[in-house]
Amino acid sequence: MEEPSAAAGPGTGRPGTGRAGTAAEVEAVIETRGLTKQYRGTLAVDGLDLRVPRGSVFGFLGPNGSGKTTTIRMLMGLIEPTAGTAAVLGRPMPRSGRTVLPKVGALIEGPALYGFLSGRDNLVRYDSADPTADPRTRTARVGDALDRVGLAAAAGKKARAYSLGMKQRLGLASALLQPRELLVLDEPTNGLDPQGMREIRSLIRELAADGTTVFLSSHLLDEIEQVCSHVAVMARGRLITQGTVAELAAGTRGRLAVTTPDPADAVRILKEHGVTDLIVLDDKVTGELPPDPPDAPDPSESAETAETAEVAEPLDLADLNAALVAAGVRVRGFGVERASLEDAFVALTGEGFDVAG
Ligand SMILES: Nc1ncnc2c1ncn2[C@@H]1O[C@H](COP(=O)(O)OP(=O)(O)OP(=O)(O)O)[C@@H](O)[C@H]1O
Repeated sequence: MEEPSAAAGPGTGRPGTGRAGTAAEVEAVIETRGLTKQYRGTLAVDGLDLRVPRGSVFGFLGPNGSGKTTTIRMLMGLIEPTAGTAAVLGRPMPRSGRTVLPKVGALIEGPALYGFLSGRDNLVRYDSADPTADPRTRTARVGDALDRVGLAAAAGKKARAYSLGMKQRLGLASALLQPRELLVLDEPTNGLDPQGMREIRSLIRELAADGTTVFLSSHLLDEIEQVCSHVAVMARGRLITQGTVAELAAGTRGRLAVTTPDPADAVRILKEHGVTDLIVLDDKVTGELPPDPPDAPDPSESAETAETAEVAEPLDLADLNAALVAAGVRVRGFGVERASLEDAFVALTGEGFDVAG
């Protein structure tokens, strides 16, 4: 028989009300310093400094094996760090687990459910195990949680007959029996079909809209882009970067895209101006803009031409466009395509990413 999940404990906390801003002074609900976990032969988590602002939907992103689950287990006090510290809701973990965990709903490595019980009876069991939960209001509480995750109609079915998505939603319902300040979800859409994934994502958005901080791990970039306000990127146990999703994508240069009926000429001119990795697809030419030279002056303050800009100054897009036109290239479209989080990840880690999961 499966054991119920360890960290979805009884709750007394109130959900947070604020939304996260970008300002550093927003209170952190999770903060780690040099958090490290060494297994024999494996440095699973290496000196992690993580800061999760209250009110954020925080994506903890990294490929399989990058240390996400190990970090979450340390945050929830399930394992001891080898070195470093972790604070959750402002208190040190694992020392303050008894105070902190009732305010945290956690779903780690899939929900632990009794298959022979109905969905409703699974929740009744969870609720009964919570000494702070008033038995007189149990039915209403369980009903509300089932409603919340869209399982009211299927509440009488045995949990073993549930789809994976329904099981995941039931797990979330168990974490939602009490109001929570923080929800920690380890790969909440893992193994779900696209419909199940959509359901869980919209549920996460709803919870976040109510003011609960949500910390979720994922190896799916598009998932993070769709639901998260903030992201931390892990690779091989180390934190590569953290910040808002918008900041991270903005930090990566997008690709230049030129639409033209003269792609061959466009490629020649772009090459002459230092654009690399040129790809032609029908009437569209895309390429990597040359990196800005270090300590380059602001191009708007310079009167130099595009020819010299190649050597000493950032490439001015207006000059590049003018050069194309001057060379007789008919330009229908010209611009820099927005960089995605995937571009940012690849730029940061030098690695590809398993986008499809
Ligand atoms: N109990 C353990 N004993 C030894 N090594 C472990 C243990 N738990 C994790 N590891 C190793 O630590 C590294 C990080 O694993 P972890 O499960 O934290 O990564 P992850 O990013 O959560 O990946 P996944 O999504 O596959 O769980 C891996 O190399 C893993 O093999």
